[in-house]
Amino acid sequence: MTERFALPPSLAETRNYVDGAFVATGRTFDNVSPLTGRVLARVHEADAALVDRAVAAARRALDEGPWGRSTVAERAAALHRVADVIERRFDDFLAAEIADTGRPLAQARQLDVYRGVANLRSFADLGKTAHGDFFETHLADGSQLINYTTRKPLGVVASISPWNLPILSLTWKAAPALICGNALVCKPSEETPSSATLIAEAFDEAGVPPGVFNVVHGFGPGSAGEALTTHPGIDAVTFTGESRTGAAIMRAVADGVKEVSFELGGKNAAIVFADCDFDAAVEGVIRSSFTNTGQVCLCSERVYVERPIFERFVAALKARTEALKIGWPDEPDVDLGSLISREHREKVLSYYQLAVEEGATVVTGGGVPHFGDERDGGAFVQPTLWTGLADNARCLNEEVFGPVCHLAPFDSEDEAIRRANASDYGLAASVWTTNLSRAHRVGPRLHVGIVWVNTWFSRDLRTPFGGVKLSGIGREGGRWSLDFYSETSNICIKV
Ligand SMILES: NC(=O)C1=CN([C@@H]2O[C@H](COP(=O)(O)OP(=O)(O)OC[C@H]3O[C@@H](n4cnc5c(N)ncnc54)[C@H](O)[C@@H]3O)[C@@H](O)[C@H]2O)C=CC1
Ligand SMILES: O=C(O)/C=C/C=C(\O)C(=O)O
Repeated sequence: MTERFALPPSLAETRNYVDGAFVATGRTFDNVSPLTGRVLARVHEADAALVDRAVAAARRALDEGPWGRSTVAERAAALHRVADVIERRFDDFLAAEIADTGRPLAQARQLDVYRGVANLRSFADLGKTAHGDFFETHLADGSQLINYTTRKPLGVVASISPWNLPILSLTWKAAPALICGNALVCKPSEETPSSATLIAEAFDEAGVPPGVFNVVHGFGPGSAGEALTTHPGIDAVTFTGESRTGAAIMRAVADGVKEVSFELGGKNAAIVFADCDFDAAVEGVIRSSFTNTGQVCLCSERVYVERPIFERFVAALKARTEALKIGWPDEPDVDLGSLISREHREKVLSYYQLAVEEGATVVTGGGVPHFGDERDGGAFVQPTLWTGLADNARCLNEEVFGPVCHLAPFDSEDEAIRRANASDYGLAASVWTTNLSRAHRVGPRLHVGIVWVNTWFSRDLRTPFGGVKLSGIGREGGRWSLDFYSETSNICIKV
């Protein structure tokens, strides 16, 4: 049977990209469609020796190749050429992303392919505006010190990215790293190897010198991920994924005292005040809970609603949730695709079960849809709403990473803030209110890296992005990315 969402032909054997060449290793794992469970491609896993070759190639690209001597204008032009190739091959990227992730076409287009292009172009342009600082110091003897700062690349950067937004995540790291003059070894998620390989094809076609951008495929522990993060030749790690994995990577780089930038999990709160624009808040919470089938680190899994509108809000959210269309990515008006894999669905369903055991009322959902066709071999799950859990329930404290949220009433601004902050995570929060003073009061008191008021996941790529507590270390975005991906030196001259 022909796969309805097939990969571009070059990916049937999905290879690594090392030192400007596509490398098969013979040791393969299957890329399985989350829509049907069928095998889409064979992916060539990189062993430690190939990771070593990739790191060595990256180092040579800096020390001996033209990249190490390139100007920021040359690097910006290279990133724009890569973006041109992605735009020209837009449909291949879209097909790869949908095949790997099972997400609706409109979301794959917007969240991943357009955003990938935007990441490349934005950082290409932003890099040209990077500047140093200048300090004049007057000494008692009448002489003077002139201090100025310069930026240098960190060196060889390891990028480890997850499966939920593969093109977004990889380019979000690659573009600023490269504009700052680094070379990269990228390890995409084993669940989503295709778009990273297409990005390598774009770098190849754009004529970026060998070794500057490398892709190695494989898993985490005992595979390419561990080989890369423990490699003594890397200078820094940028990682997006689970908090526990971040901790493992920290341990791996501790002896070498390498720089890390981590964007980790979330258990994000939405706070809906009675003075909100009701319809906008309902739509906002639908988006923030169910976009990408709930597989965005920013999704709201805890929704606190002010008591006077609680019952009405739950009813409205239930009606909207039940109207969401689950289906094939290219069906008109489809809202939810599959989860990433059957394995991840097991995890999500275990929380659906646990919630019941913990005393939740299942307002809607809680199970698996049945289609009566090959999608029943896929990883689909129903969008789900819970109420009635105690604040200390595991389902309210652990990241599910699926299409689910819990709604709880609150009585005061202080209570909402306290309960929103009572989490080991601190990535993002959204606040729904038409009271401007309240928005200003509440936003700064939320212990998270990102607060959205009357919106969610609205992104200006110049702004800082990252989390506190278990949600991460450091900020990326705009000048924060330029700061992370470069080493600042101070030059002090006595005159
Ligand atoms: N907050 C976020 O942005 C994301 C959170 N998650 C959460 O993580 C859970 C598991 O998803 P995974 O993709 O398996 O996340 P993960 O954190 O295990 O994997 C992310 C990346 O890290 C790599 N990796 C794993 N262990 C490693 C190690 N010891 N050393 C080096 N690299 C390693 C993986 O191969 C992958 O490329 C999800 O169920 C979800 O809860 C997943 C993706 C994104
Ligand atoms: O907009 C961004 O830069 C990031 C969005 C989301 C993730 O990184 C994630 O869900 O992993």
